[in-house]
Amino acid sequence: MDFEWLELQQRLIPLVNYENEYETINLLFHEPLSHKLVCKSAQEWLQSLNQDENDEFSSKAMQVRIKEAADLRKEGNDLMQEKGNPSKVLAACRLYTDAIFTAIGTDSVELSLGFANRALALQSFGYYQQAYDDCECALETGYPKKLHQRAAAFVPIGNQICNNCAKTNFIPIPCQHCRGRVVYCSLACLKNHKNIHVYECPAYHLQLFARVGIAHLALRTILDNGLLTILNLLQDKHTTEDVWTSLVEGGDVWSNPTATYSESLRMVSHLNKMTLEDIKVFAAVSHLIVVYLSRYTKFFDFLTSNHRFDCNWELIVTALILKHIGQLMVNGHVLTVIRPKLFEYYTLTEYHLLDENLWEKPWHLKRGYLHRFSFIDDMASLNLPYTSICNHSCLPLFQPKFSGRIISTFAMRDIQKGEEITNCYTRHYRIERRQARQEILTKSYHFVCKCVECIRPEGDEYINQFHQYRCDNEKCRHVFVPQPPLNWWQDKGSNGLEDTNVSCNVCGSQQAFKWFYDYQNMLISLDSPLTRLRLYKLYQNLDEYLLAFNSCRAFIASKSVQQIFKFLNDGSLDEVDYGNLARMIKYALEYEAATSGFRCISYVSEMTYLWDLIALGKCKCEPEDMNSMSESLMIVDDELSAIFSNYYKDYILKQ
Ligand SMILES: C[S@@+](CC[C@H](N)C(=O)[O-])C[C@H]1O[C@@H](n2cnc3c(N)ncnc32)[C@H](O)[C@@H]1O
Repeated sequence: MDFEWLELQQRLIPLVNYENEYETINLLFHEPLSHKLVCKSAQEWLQSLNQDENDEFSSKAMQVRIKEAADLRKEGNDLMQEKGNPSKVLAACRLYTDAIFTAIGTDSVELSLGFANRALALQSFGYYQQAYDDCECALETGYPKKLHQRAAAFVPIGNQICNNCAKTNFIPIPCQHCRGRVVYCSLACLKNHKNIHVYECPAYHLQLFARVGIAHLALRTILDNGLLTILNLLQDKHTTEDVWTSLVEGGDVWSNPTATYSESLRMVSHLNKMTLEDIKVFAAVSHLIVVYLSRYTKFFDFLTSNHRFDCNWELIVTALILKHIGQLMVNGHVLTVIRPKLFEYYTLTEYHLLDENLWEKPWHLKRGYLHRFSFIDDMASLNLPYTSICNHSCLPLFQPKFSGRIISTFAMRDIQKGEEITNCYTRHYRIERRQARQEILTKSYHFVCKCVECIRPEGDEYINQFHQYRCDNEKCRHVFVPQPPLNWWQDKGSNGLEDTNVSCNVCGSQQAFKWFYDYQNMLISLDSPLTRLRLYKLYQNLDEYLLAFNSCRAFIASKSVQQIFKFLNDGSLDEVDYGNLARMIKYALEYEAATSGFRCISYVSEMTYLWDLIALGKCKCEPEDMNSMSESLMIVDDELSAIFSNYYKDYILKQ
């Protein structure tokens, strides 16, 4: 307290004796002059405090504080590079905390970046709830929204996805009118989606969308925050042609920077490079959808009643569907998620949250059941006009994360100012050879890729190291890398009778790959401990044919684990099984890390097996490996991430 001010109060307050609190203050309030003076001096003193505080806070120029915050964050990021070391992670968290405090009040993006960076570090250390809160703070303090983009439109592939928000972990609320073919994760989603579904419900009833492919996404692009949101911008267009001109390149709606639908209208298309036959097919499908809309819904009534002039809306909408088909063929995205495979075929009513074999309590799995979340599935096609701005590179700069229809992007490394931010449209250079990549890019996307990996003279060197075989012709035994297809085993049936069609490129002899067929035959009788022992032996002896870090070996490891885990929770596996399983899982995981990277759902899928073994006390893991694994969760959707972190807290931390 300020002594001078207190002395002044002693003089001003007319107190001569003390009775109680009320009387003391009452005296002050009933002596108007003293009361006024006390108030005035109190106000002045508070003002001076405020002034001091502001002076101190703003003594450093705003720009200086922004820079200091950015430097602190950078220091934190440098420490995070050594994330294997938990104490470095915490030290990084402290630097991020300093950055956050330094950035308070600077009105810059630094504050939100401080929170966002700390969230990642906290998550990697295991402070999950705190990491979640930091993400919320980052969003509230202006974390660039464009880094979290909501798909402009999406259509489900299959039916276990909320039609409004694209969540995949939920208990369904079905639309009663289309026989449950459309489901929602909540009543709120059902209500939010009503404006779109009213035009689609009869089509679901007819199962029309199962027959029109990408045209459904084109229609959704029009229905979901699309044409109906820009009708006010079309009010002054007198003719059908005027309306069309404003929607295509150079038109006023097309170039409108604030209309969300304009982002979709501006996406590139290569319809002009397709054959006339193909274009005719797309035009016919577009027309079919418009016939449906006009016969089964009130869509065109709505358009006509909302436009003053005579416009042939059926023509406009048919042309728009055709336009979006062309665009989405080179701009569409796929939502791929991890989810449990319940049965061989999904039925309309099987939802994993209701599987009594999986759950201990809500969002907490039973011990030993995480591996059920190892199934990777394509759930939806999406229109993401903002992400679509990015060109392709076989060595992309970012990795997308989908949480329902919200996509966020994670930079794979520091990005230089002015550097082009690239995405990967196909498989990247670590998992597909240059020629195969180029074929897809030329055929489907109509360009020749000239990224660093495509122009490198020794282009396939990296991927080839994972495909080295020793020829099984006894007279040759040379090491060779097969011609494409590299993953020759993928289209092999389980009867093991077909030829592999892989030849040694030194002696030319076709490979018998007896070991592969032996392995395939064992898969069907893995319930027998003896067969499992034979399989482990075969796996150990693969060194004879598969060299270095080998892709086929990783495949065999992964597939075998998947099959043997069917017996994990019925008590039929023993310590020999666990030891061999752990070895195979670690191999498959390391392979994923070397090829796809550990921030990738195929890595997370392999990881579920290891976490189950750890949870069951059948295997141990080094802290740094545990850290990489926890960090990989940053690319799975928020609900799945919560399921994994609950599992971690329930069974792994306690080991
Ligand atoms: C999703 S769009 C990318 C954004 C597009 N370049 C634009 O201007 O909006 C895909 C199309 O962009 C072009 N494109 C993408 N990556 C490219 C690259 N690396 N080199 C040349 N053209 C590319 C191709 O025409 C491709 O079909």
